[in-house]
Amino acid sequence: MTQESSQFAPRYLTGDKAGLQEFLAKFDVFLFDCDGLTPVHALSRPSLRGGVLWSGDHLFPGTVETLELLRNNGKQVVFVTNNSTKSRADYRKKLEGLGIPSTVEEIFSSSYSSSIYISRILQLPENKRKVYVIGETGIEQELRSENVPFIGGTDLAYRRDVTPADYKKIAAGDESILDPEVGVVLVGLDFHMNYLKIALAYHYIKRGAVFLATNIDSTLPNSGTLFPGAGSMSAPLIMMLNKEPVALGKPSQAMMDSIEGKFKFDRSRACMVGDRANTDIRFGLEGKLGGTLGVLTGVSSEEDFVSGDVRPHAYLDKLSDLLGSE
Ligand SMILES: O=C(O)[C@H](O)[C@H](O)COP(=O)(O)O
Ligand SMILES: [Mg+2]
Repeated sequence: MTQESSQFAPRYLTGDKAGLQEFLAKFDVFLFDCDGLTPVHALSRPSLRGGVLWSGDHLFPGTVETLELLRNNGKQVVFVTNNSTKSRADYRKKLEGLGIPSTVEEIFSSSYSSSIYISRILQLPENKRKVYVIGETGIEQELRSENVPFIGGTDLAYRRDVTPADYKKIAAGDESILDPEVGVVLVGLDFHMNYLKIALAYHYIKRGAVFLATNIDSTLPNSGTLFPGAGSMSAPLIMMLNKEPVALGKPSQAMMDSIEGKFKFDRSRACMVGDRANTDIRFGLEGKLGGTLGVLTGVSSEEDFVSGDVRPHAYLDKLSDLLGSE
């Protein structure tokens, strides 16, 4: 049991009007996880079939009204997502499409956090500034916005089988397949993962490239169940290299520091809301936020929140239960 968990017996706030009012009054800023799902443990309990904000393209009932309630009460809302497949601009469009007003400034994605880390924190030698990307367009867009050169990503040239010639070229360090300017390997969620991409990433890291991951969520929620997450893209490399990447999404405090840098908020008056204990709730606890709020409509179950290693200060059946404070 961690030190954090032993401090909290999470308070169950669904249906507790006075408890909800008291909880909400403690905070000026709410950091929201975005993706959610209808999890297996909720299938037998229709009351739990909600989510943090959405699942796939399905907006959970009451999300818009709940965010409105917070904003109308003067609360700052920030969307913090580990999903690297989208950029902040993509997320704003998605939020708009779902009827949730937002600005790009209110959105923090692991693709953005990784780009900031590479461009502003990592000190790379002049001739090693290129990033080899395993991932989707969200990472590419955010790297571009920070003027970071990259290869890989959505480039179709990497979506193919390994050939006998590739093995020889990689073994020989041939510059036609291993770009000598690559100084960073950044691994995010990639819907076109393959053997070639893993082999190249391995060899770049063996040749000295910094090993980064946008985030290390083992699974990705969708359609009421779980699929391989970004952490499952890094897993083969971790296995091959016996080395962990530096991860820049939740619970990384590099992400918290850049959010705080932008909003200059008082951490004791901020609350992280999420469905996943080992990313969202840990992010808030390790960031020393005044509060963490778990919702039972995502990856973590009630048992995880109540008796797991990482426990929120309070939890709800679903996000829209906050409306019960009125
Ligand atoms: O595998 C992933 O990348 C994550 O499961 C996913 O994208 C998490 O997104 P979040 O719940 O932080 O919005
Ligand atoms: Mg989530």
